[in-house]
Amino acid sequence: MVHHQNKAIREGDNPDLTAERVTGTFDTHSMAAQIYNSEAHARRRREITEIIAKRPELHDTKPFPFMTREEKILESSRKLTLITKHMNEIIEPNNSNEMFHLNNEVLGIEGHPMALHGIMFIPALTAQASEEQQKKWLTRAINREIVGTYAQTELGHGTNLQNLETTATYDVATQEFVLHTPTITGLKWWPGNLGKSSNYAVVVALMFIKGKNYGPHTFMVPLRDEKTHQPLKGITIGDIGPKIAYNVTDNGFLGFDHYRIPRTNLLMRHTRVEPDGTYVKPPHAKINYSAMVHVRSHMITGQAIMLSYALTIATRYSSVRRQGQIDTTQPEVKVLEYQTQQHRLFPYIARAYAFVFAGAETVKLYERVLEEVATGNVSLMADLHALTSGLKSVVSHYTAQGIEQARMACGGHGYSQASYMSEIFGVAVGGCTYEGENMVMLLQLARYLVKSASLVKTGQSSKLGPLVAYLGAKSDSTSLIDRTPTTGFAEYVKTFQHIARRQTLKAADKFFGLMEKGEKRPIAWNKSSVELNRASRLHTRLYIVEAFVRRVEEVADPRLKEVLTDLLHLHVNYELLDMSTYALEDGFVSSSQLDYVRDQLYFYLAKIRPNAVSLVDSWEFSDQELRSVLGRRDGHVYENLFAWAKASPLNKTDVLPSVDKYLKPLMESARASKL
Ligand SMILES: CCCCC/C=C/C(=O)SCCNC(=O)CCNC(=O)[C@H](O)C(C)(C)COP(=O)(O)OP(=O)(O)OC[C@H]1O[C@@H](n2cnc3c(N)ncnc32)[C@H](O)[C@@H]1OP(=O)(O)O
Ligand SMILES: Cc1cc2nc3c(=O)[nH]c(=O)nc-3n(C[C@H](O)[C@H](O)[C@H](O)COP(=O)(O)OP(=O)(O)OC[C@H]3O[C@@H](n4cnc5c(N)ncnc54)[C@H](O)[C@@H]3O)c2cc1C
Repeated sequence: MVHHQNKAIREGDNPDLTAERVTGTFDTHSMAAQIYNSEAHARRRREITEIIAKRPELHDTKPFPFMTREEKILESSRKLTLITKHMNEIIEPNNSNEMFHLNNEVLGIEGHPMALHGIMFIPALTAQASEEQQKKWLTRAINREIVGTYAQTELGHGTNLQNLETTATYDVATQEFVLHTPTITGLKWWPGNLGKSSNYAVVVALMFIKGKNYGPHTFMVPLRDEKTHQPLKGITIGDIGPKIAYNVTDNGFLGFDHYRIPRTNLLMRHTRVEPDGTYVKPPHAKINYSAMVHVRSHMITGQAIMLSYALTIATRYSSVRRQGQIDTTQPEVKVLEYQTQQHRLFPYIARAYAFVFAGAETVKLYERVLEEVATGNVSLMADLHALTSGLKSVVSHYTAQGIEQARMACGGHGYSQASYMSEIFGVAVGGCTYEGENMVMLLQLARYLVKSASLVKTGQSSKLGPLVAYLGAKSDSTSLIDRTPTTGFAEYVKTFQHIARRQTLKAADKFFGLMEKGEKRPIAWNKSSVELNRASRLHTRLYIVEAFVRRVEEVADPRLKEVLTDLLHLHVNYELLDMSTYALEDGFVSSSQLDYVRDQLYFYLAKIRPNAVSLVDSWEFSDQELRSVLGRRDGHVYENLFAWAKASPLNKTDVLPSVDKYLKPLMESARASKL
């Protein structure tokens, strides 16, 4: 028996796909260990997939696109109940990575009735509730005795938290907070699973004590009766209706009518209100934004996974789809042979790897900050906020673009829901908006960059943190790409640093210059904001490249190192071409150097070609997780597309009631009027 490097090979698969796998030069299990950041976790993912494969009750009863929203919610609740009951047989207790994989396999990406419970409710209680409060609520939440969400955004305000309208006014006499929604625009709007599923929420409201506004604070709020699930008195609640995607999650609305909760329902790990109304300040003004930072830190990996879903589908399909000839004397080629197809897909494969490596670093930093904050050290909060603000914006933006490219790379069949591309796109693109609209979050990073630029300008570069130390370094006069005998990644990194530094200092100059000319700070900020956001993007893209370089340097297995080095070459050349305006405008890179970069790009497209399928197989998504006829592991696309179409609800009968009711009479009357 031949042992192939690609572990996805099975007998009976589409031979065109098998041929791709045979050319793979590295072990896909070992690559999975890189992607999932540990050999143990990659193995556990496979074991969980196998357990699920053997339990038909955990499989979809029919393809998601054939279900109504109500059916999907029912089906998802059925499976959620089963995985809750059998969780300890499938995953290690309280292992969030394993839970994430279990959810993706069994429940899928369209959400489920407890999505926000795990993503935000439990993290908010973990980070913001006092020990005593955790004893009361966290254990019950973890045991799923109660279901909760995170209710912050309102109909009128999502970004600007200082202007939320929901108030929590302290009543010293009863030692209660009175929650109130004064207007329609003050209704909570968007929180996931608020609509129909949750009976509790961590609610963000402006806290008033003795007439003074203390700004947004978080409160644990019961919403529905624990036994009957009926809304409690004083609560108006419901679902906000269907969205572009993510429709198994019941995003909801919520209004309070002078609704009272005990004083002790203010989450009091870092902030306190004493019975007499005395306010005890937290160690950092934004400490209660931790649930958002939690999601921003973890969504980088989540977005990389969704991008890789789409790329797995498109790359596998491009290996079985034959259309047209390159040499007219030869048979039709796999569409993956076209350079345009490779150029559409491979740079995004490289980006997906870059994102997952950057995501792993971000989670590490998040966990460190969480531990430090628990001991009262808040010194890294600003760095984490800046990093995650930039990464969530850049990664979600390119993820959405990449998924759309992957869909188009599948031609007509990419437009069918059998590809599952539209759902993957719809869910992923939500990441550009939720957890802080991308432009707004780039501007948060820009604040950090402008402060750093100001240190550089005032000769205090030694005070720069490690993420921005390059801003204080001196640049070469021109890029050394193609100017040294062995151009390596260092020349590219220096070029990206030069571009990001120049744009940051330029944008900061513009901002400071406007103020010097007499503009008020917020006006100067607004007038500089496009340039500032450009700086934020370039800074973040530099960080992503550096994270990729760091990872490749760590890899010991020579076969993995070689292919990851190829991907990194592709990445740096593609990125540099994509931002070439910045490189050219001050002559740091010349047009002849860009020609070199282009040649390198085409070289690496061709070099990666034999490994393309193995690179996407390495993410080890099962068919159940991908939910795509085009992306099937076995490559048997056409017969299954036909079977899928035949299963369409419209094909249950030959003649639809709409035909009987309207089309037949219409045609009959048209025929009659002709007589
Ligand atoms: C799988 C699908 C799941 C989907 C789940 C989705 C859930 C959600 O979407 S939940 C709702 C998420 N909502 C948001 O993300 C709202 C976005 N807005 C904000 O985060 C904030 O309003 C803001 C950061 C844009 C501004 O906050 P504000 O309090 O008004 O800030 P100030 O202007 O007073 O101060 C800015 C100052 O604060 C620093 N800062 C802000 N956030 C943090 C933080 N988390 N950690 C540390 N520091 C923070 C910021 O850096 C500024 O510092 P300086 O420049 O030094 O002043
Ligand atoms: C799928 C999904 C799930 C969600 N889940 C939750 C949840 O569970 N809980 C929850 O509380 N919320 C949730 N939200 C809400 C989400 O967090 C907000 O929609 C998001 O933070 C954006 O706020 P907004 O809708 O007010 O956008 P707006 O701020 O109204 O944005 C509109 C436009 O204005 C621009 N803009 C706004 N302010 C500025 C500024 N200061 N400078 C420059 N430009 C600006 C934006 O860039 C954007 O182009 C969810 C949203 C989605 C789509």
